[in-house]
Amino acid sequence: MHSAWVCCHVRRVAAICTAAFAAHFLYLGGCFAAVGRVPKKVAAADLIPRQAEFCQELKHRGFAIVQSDLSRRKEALAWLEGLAETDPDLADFGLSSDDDGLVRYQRVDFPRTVQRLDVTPAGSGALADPGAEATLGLAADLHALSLTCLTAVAQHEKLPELLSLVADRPEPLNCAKEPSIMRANIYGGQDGAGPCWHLDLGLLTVAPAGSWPALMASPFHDSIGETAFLEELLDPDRDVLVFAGTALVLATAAAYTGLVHGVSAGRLKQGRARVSVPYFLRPRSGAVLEKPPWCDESLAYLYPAAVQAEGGIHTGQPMLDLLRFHRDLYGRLCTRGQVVPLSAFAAEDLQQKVRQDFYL
Ligand SMILES: O=C(O)CCC(=O)C(=O)O
Ligand SMILES: [Fe+2]
Repeated sequence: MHSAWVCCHVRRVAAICTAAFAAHFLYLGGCFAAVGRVPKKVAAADLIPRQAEFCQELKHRGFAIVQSDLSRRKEALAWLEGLAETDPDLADFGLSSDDDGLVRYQRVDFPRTVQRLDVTPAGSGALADPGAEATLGLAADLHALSLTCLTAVAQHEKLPELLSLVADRPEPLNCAKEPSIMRANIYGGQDGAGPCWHLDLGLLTVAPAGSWPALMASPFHDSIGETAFLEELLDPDRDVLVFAGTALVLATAAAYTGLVHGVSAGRLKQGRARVSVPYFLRPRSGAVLEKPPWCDESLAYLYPAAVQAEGGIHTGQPMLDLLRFHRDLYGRLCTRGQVVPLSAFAAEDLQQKVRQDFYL
């Protein structure tokens, strides 16, 4: 009887240990939180009823996976790949004929060569080219999905003001400093740069799998699980990655941490061009990020913050330049893949720096 009890007890302890090992423990903001080893996927249609699970993943894993209608992804990627092959300067991308603020082309050479086609679904009207149509349609789908994700966060965190930070319909590219966009990144082969670890500026990034997987989460995000190559966790035909950027970190006073991520230089060197199409949901022009109620007083000086403040708001009150904060300070601190706690800005030397240099 005694040995039966011992045996049963040992089995129970073993089961508890297995469960404990199966969960992955993270130290975040002074408390331990657990997420399962395997990321949970939430269907877009269930984002509101299952907001707690979605937010748990986003907060404690650093990213969430949402299952969605990605029927236009394949066609958009194929069209963009074709453009890159036939027209290395993407001179005629066929999305817009004049400067209507729907599309912007840039070639960046540092720290790595990448061509970018920024697309916003602000306009309407049919396009002659079905590939271009699919690309604009994908941008519209990702915009709608990003708003649902933000609604889930706003409801779950009881921060309805998060929704007033974004435009219902994306702003034209020529009307806002850092508008919400779908960015087609077109990488050629022979890449010499490292992963270029960074945080995104906005509230949320919603990223379908690129044409082939090279997007990595920083190794410092130790909740990542089996692979740092996040797109390998996705069903490319229907899953998207969702993660936070600097604006959401500030808007939630670090209840959410930004995901430090980069693109593998080793994989890009394999020679085939790669196309990715992340959607960046950013604060609209005029939006002001206010201090959330739970924000520590030592960080209160970072508020209010804006990328592009409207004249007349908060007159006489200093306002953090969110873009400069992101680009020159907060974003810089993650260049080696580190996750920077916002609490670092409570340090006296950083407070001084921010106060002196980073107010509008
Ligand atoms: O190419 C990718 O998969 C990600 C690109 C990225 O992180 C960005 O454009 O901010
Ligand atoms: Fe990024």
